[in-house]
Amino acid sequence: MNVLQMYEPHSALFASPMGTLLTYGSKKRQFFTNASGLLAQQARQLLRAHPEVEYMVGLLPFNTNQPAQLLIPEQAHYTKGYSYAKNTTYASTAIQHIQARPTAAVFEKQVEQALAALQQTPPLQKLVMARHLDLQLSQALDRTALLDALWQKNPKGYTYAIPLDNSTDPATFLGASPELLLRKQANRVYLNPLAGTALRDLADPEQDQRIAQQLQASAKDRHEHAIVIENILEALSPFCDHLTAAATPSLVSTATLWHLSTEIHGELKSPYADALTLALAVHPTPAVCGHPTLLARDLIESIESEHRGFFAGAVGWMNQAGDGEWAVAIRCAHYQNQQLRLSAGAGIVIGSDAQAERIETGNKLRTMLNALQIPDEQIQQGITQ
Ligand SMILES: C=C(O[C@@H]1C=C(C(=O)O)C=C[C@H]1O)C(=O)O
Repeated sequence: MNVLQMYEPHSALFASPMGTLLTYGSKKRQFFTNASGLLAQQARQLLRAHPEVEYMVGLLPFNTNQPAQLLIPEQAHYTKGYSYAKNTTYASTAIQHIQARPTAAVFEKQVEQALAALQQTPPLQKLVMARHLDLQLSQALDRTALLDALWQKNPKGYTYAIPLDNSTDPATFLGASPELLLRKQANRVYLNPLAGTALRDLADPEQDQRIAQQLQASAKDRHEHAIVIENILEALSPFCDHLTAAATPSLVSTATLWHLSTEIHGELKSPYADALTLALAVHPTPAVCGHPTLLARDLIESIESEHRGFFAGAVGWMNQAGDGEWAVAIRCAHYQNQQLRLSAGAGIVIGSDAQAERIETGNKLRTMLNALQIPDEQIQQGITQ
């Protein structure tokens, strides 16, 4: 099945190496916060009220005190296995205007503020700072072309598009995340957090390998990564009989970046918690927030000048059995009315350098900028603005 040929602007798409979910229409679209801790229960009720539909699609915001979107589609089709088939020859997206929010200079100041908070606030060990690029398009977004490019350039990742309303050119949250938040199937849960990043050198394979080895040997990146793994194991252990994580991180690559990665496997305690309950227990991980979580989230919201919305949230699905797959909502764009907001963050620990972190966010923004086929000068101008 060529999934993208069947995709339309009101479809939700969630493609992973395990399988692809494609939906049509919306029977019920609800926005609930998790402020009272009831979101997973509300999702289960919604599924139970629509037994004729097997899947619910979900989009969690970074801060789950803000509303998450739960969508019961009219129809849902799940195809097992990897299902990408090249669809369109995509043209570049004409951009009228690019605006960095905040600018590179202000972002570096915010990283300095984060570093000061890390020095002054003893329990605080890590803060992820984010920035955004606002793109004004000349016409409505060609979602199929963008998804085709994202999927083609990121074949090992999680390509997604979630419509946010029923209008003719619906607001849409879309992207290609390299990071699985969790997959839950029957009594098994699998997570694959990433943290620690280096820019690849695609022109020189030997240098590219050296960069990867340096990343694996970097004490700063190993520390940043270890915080994520410890935090996830702690959050998940009440739900599990067995929980194991590789002792040392391995390397994974995207089209442009190296990341440190750890695979975590768990066997759930009976009765098994559902996929959304588990996702909410670990989200936001210190890969996108910091540690300790709530202190980091408050500081992020006081230092960052923009709301993150669904960026650094989670995107995925849950079925009637409570199984599901959720990715960390990064390498993404929020589209609305010919405007695209691209977002990226970088983990700050004591020893981080503000300029290097700003450059890292620029490298992460390239996933979307490259897929949009924006000319390189315009990309440079946008990410250094
Ligand atoms: C926050 C982002 O990425 C996360 C942060 C990383 C890091 O700080 O090294 C690496 C991968 C992701 O977990 C992003 O892409 O915006």
